[in-house]
Amino acid sequence: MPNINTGGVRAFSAPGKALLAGGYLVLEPKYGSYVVALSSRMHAVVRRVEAPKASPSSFVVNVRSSQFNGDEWEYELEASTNYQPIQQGLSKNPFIEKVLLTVFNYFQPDLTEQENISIEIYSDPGYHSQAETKVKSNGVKSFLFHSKSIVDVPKTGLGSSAGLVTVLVTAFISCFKPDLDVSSYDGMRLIHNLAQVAHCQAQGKIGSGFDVAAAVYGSITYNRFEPSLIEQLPDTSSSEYHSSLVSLIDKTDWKIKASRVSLPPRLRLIMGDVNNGSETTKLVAKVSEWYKAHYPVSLEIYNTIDNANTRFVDSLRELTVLCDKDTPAYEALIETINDKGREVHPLLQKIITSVNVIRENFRTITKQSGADIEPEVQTALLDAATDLPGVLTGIVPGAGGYDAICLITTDSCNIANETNHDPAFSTVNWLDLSQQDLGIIEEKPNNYENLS
Ligand SMILES: Nc1ncnc2c1ncn2[C@@H]1O[C@H](COP(=O)(O)OP(=O)(O)OP(=O)(O)O)[C@@H](O)[C@H]1O
Ligand SMILES: C[C@@](O)(CCOP(=O)(O)O)CC(=O)O
Repeated sequence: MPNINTGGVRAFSAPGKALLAGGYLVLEPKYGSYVVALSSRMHAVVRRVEAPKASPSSFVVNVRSSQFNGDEWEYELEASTNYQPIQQGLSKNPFIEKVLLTVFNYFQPDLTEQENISIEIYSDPGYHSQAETKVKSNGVKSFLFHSKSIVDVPKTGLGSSAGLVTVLVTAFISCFKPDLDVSSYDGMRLIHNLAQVAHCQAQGKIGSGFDVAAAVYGSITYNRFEPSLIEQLPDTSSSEYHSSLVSLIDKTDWKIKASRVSLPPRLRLIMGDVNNGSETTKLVAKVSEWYKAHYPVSLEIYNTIDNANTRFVDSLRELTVLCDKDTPAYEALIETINDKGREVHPLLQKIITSVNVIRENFRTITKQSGADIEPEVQTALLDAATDLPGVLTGIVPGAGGYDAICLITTDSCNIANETNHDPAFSTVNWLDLSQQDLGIIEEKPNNYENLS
């Protein structure tokens, strides 16, 4: 799609994510995962600022996130220091900093010829707790305005930093490569590779990158890149940094697998936010210790989970094929989910049993490792939820823990009504979200004007 450039202003958005299958295993390239892109999106509106510069060589980037009590970050950059962003003022944001460092080192722009850049970030409501917020809308888009800064607002775990890094990388690329087409293979590959580097640098660790991949490619089955690709980069202050980065971004086969998927028709993803009590890094460390201490039984457990993950993904695909081939039979099958008394179709049974195998094995790891992947409270919630009419199956997404549960339901299931008066669900806040196919997209800049 050509760019929707209005008077030099461009806008982009990238989705949040839920990892339905492949938690922990996805850290190894050989294991596949199933990531759903969500309708909660991170947005960036980017413009050149024509204000006169302090000196021809001074170059300023300003990023605002007005929704979070007017948060704002400003940086000065210079080519002579390998574009190390110099923070102006007190506010720190490692994600913005590493995006600047990565994209500017990749393009090596002549800053004396560049006008300053200003970016406004907007984030959809699903990413953060909605307490103490005020809605601002312009009839096209609505955003929640918080009374606190971004670092003080609890997050729901949908991957706000991956979404932020992805839209920011895209916004800066659009400044240096105005023909950027975010729906093209090359455009997405460039955004993906730069965003993975910046995200790993900001986090100070190399995760599987499924969140960045979903922000770029949308709902996908995903196998990760080898972490050594990023580990091998020289220090960012080194004179070889630019050439190594360009070689990694443009000339290296990352061997990731990202194939678009979509939930079968008439099925929906529901996310229930429970609280924000789990720390992924600690969980990952405990599971990795357990894996080493229990080898080779741990390998068998991983392979059992992997088989179940594959069966889960295959049966979702088979459901879509059935819907295309025999719509009346498919409609009847969906009704059996709404009417729990009726006989379960073998394809649905395959989904239910594969998820049960995944859950059972994660409960074993939970017991043996001390990492609360599916703790008892979550087991009780998932068991109660999957008994409800209209609910096909449910799982703890991502690293698990106490954060959230994910359900796959029919499109006629009203989960909020079903659970409204049930004390078993008193801790759950059902998020207003849906599965989305697309990752990064270009938006119309005027859709963000006049929010009030
Ligand atoms: N709207 C925003 N504006 C500016 N910075 C943001 C915004 N949203 C997220 N960030 C940055 O990302 C950080 C949160 O990233 P973090 O990786 O901890 O959470 P997450 O990506 O939402 O969750 P998870 O990784 O558990 O899915 C914030 O502290 C802030 O630096
Ligand atoms: C445990 C892990 O596989 C998934 C973490 O997912 P989340 O941040 O809980 O959505 C770690 C990773 O993939 O980087």
